[in-house]
Amino acid sequence: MSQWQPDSWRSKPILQQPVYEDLQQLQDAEKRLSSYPPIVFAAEARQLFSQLADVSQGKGFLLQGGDCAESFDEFNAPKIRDTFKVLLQMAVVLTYAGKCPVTKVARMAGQYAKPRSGDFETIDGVSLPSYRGDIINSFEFTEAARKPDPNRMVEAYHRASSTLNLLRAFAQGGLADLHEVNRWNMAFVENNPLKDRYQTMANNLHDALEFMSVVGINSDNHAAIRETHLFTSHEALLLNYEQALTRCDTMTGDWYNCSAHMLWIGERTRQLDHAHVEFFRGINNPIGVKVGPTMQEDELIQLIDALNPDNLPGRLTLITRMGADNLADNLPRLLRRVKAEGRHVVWSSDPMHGNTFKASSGYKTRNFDAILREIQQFFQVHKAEGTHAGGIHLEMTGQHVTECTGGAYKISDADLAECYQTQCDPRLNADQVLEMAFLVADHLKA
Ligand SMILES: O=C[C@H](O)[C@H](O)COP(=O)(O)O
Ligand SMILES: C=C(OP(=O)(O)O)C(=O)O
Repeated sequence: MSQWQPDSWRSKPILQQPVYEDLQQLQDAEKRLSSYPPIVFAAEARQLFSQLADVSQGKGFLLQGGDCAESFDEFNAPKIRDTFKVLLQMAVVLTYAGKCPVTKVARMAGQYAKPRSGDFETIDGVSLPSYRGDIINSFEFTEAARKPDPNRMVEAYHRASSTLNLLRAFAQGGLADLHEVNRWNMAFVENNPLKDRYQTMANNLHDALEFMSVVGINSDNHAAIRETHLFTSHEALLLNYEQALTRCDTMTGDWYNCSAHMLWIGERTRQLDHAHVEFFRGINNPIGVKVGPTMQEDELIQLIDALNPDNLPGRLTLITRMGADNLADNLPRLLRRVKAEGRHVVWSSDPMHGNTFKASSGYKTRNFDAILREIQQFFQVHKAEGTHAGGIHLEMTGQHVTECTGGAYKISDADLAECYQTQCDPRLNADQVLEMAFLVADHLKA
């Protein structure tokens, strides 16, 4: 195998990339980014690596979630805060139910690039290049807006840095206090139409915290009650940006992609001999790869070996996104083979991407029950195969959007128009995602 360099991906075939008109502008933007400070610190990525090593051995659970695509326009503190809060609420429920540590990884602070099914979008007979995420072009349907602009990479860097800055402040500065999180959960249950279903667990959790307080374990004397760790992640699709933020760690001499703690390769760009696999094999972060229903067993083992040749636990998370109707036919054969070959991976379920459809109203949507069904099957199949259902990966938001149908509030096709804000795929809203956490908690408990 040829020697890896941060730019060795450039000699390989690559999919899902923009075509920039002005190459000088592109080079200038890359040069500027290469000179900027890293967004995350390599030692933090190692910390996540070690937590994921525990998850791969059945001693933890991975909760990964956030926007489908972060938006430059919707870049504000309440939005960041609300997603942060919901992630924490879910994590507390899952920790309590699973009686195991939950590693929290946000799809935030860099989730700006989107792979698309088609290169063009046509509206009323007008065809323009598809929207590929705010790091590349703009959502607005005009020729100028859809033109890829390399300066957007620099803009994305600044927004990712500010987002992470605020997330760190929330995590360490008091907002993540377990008593606060518990209060939000109690309020969620109190107001939910399916209150009776969730009340017992919420009460138990509340009692556990009260008990700890009484015996003297509280926010004043225990950092674990007062603070939390939240890692960041995104699909490392736009390799010009990712390369510019890839740095040699002075402590270890190893290469890390310092644009986020964890990066993943999407389902559309995971070809063995292509640029993304080449780039990912050389960075030392914990990484993920999406696995759809067409993945073959041999292909998966080859991919695992290319990305994790030393078989290090925690290095590789396989994020399955099969679709509720395909999972039972396809996940068991992959689990069996990976187990038989002794490869260490975290198995996580993305129940979103295999369950997307167009509603009669014309909106792209996903149904709560199908999402839940995929997660339930994920747990069942792992149980049957004796492997660890290690995590979930959700497209979600802390806002009260109407993008996915179903849930306790029974969002219907007709309701989608009310608050459909996503720039790409439909996300679970704050209520739906918390409900999902309570329901997943039942499986973790079992
Ligand atoms: O989030 C994933 C992909 O970017 C998305 O599903 C592609 O959507 P499209 O089929 O509308 O291009
Ligand atoms: C594009 C995504 O998923 P997939 O690669 O699984 O389609 C995503 O998670 O944003």
